[in-house]
Amino acid sequence: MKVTVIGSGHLGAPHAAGMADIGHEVIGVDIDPAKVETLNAGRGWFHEPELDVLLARNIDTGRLRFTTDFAAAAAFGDVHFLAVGTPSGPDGAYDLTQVSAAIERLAPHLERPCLIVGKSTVTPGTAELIEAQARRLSPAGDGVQVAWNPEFLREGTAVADTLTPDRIVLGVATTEAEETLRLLYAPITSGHGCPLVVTDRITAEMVKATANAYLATRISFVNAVAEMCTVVGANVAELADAIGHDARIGHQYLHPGLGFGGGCLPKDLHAFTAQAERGGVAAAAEFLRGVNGVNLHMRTRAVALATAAVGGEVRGRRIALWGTAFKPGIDDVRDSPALDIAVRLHEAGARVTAYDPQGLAMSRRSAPQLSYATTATEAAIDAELIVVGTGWPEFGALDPHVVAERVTRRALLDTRGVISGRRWRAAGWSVYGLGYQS
Ligand SMILES: NC(=O)C1=CN([C@@H]2O[C@H](COP(=O)(O)OP(=O)(O)OC[C@H]3O[C@@H](n4cnc5c(N)ncnc54)[C@H](O)[C@@H]3O)[C@@H](O)[C@H]2O)C=CC1
Ligand SMILES: O=C(O)[C@H]1O[C@H](OP(=O)(O)OP(=O)(O)OC[C@H]2O[C@@H](n3ccc(=O)[nH]c3=O)[C@H](O)[C@@H]2O)[C@H](O)[C@@H](O)[C@@H]1O
Repeated sequence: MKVTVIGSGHLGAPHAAGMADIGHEVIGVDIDPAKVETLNAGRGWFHEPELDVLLARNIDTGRLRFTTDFAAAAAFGDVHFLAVGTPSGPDGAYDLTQVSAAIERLAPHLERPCLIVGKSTVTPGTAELIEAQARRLSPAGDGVQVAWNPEFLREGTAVADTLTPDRIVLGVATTEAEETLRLLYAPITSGHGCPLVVTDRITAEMVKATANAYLATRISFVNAVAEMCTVVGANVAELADAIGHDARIGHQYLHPGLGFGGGCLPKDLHAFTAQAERGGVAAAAEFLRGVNGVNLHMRTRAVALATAAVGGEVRGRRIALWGTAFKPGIDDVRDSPALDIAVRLHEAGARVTAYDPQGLAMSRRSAPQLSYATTATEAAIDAELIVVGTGWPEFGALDPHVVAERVTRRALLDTRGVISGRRWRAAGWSVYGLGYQS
């Protein structure tokens, strides 16, 4: 099939490359010529494991290219995926400007019947709205249909999640749209037998919001319990392992720590909360606000613990931050809990030097007020406290004796549970955490 993917970011680039990899002819579209140039050279403009290989392989076969030319994309594709950004608006609801701008650029060039397939995460009802917008702007009129096919990929495993997803959800208004999408995804559904759930468009839009809100809820739940564990002297990591063996509960998304960040979980939770509020569903809104409240509380607790660890006053104290990305394996620092606590400590007067194995360039852009180092041990020079903010495994592998030679005080706050407390304490360190003892 001939497919376009509008928006070539963390979702769009892996999706475009993935669609080419399963045999479709694909044009990826973006408004940013620099991103398009990088992608056409077979490289992602952000760090995503395995993406460059997938891009290069499919560009080489001629099945994949990227462009800024919407007219060329419209003339080429029978299916147009929408993968543009949907950031938080001022009241927490999605700002859908990029979605409607993409339709404005694409639709006037759609001269024959085609299917637009939304993948971005949106307010329920968006599919219907943009179908009306596209039909109004397109010479093909009612020949343009819109379906919703939410995406569940995670950064860091975007390629595997695209090629071997847990499920594919199709929100469709016609059997024609359903058949087109079944055919398009056949190499994946028949290849590794992943379930395909077909529903109406508004349910598909809700499925995505609900999935992220549930993941956020699990994380906040375990973090709330972590604080209770601190009070009674229990070990939350062992507790989470024990409850996770119950098949009804499972182990995933029960890793305690600094809480969730990133470009999606926080903003999707805000949007879901705003939607509950707008719809007058007070109990749902209150519940979701609680999930967010616990998440932000973890950051406040981490700042308080760091402050206590340096004697109650951070002004003028030198603190090393290990990890700035919102999770390990990526360079994305959007709403990163680690970077957030570093900025708060800096604003309170601390001299913070941060290091991240991948996220330095993005961090420098996002938080230029901090100092940065190119290795973990360099960041630790003269530090009175090291704060582990992102759970990169390499931090767990560092030798506490070697790090001890760099610092002025052996104190470490591990907000992600990647350091062996026993090993570091044996090397003379004071080790603090958010509820787990190792
Ligand atoms: N990042 C992720 O892991 C996932 C993201 N999503 C959803 O996917 C959507 C996109 O998110 P990301 O890829 O993370 O954002 P992103 O910011 O990485 O990518 C968005 C891309 O769209 C481009 N763009 C902006 N306006 C455009 C327009 N009018 N026409 C064409 N391109 C345009 C931007 O230049 C950028 O490259 C959001 O709704 C997000 O919630 C869903 C699942 C996973
Ligand atoms: O809508 C999206 O964009 C995506 O959002 C998340 O994916 P992602 O943001 O890549 O990251 P996750 O791996 O889910 O982690 C999110 C945050 O939760 C934190 N987390 C995760 C799991 C856990 O047990 N504990 C925990 O604190 C991570 O450190 C990170 O800050 C969802 O997992 C994807 O299914 C979804 O497609």
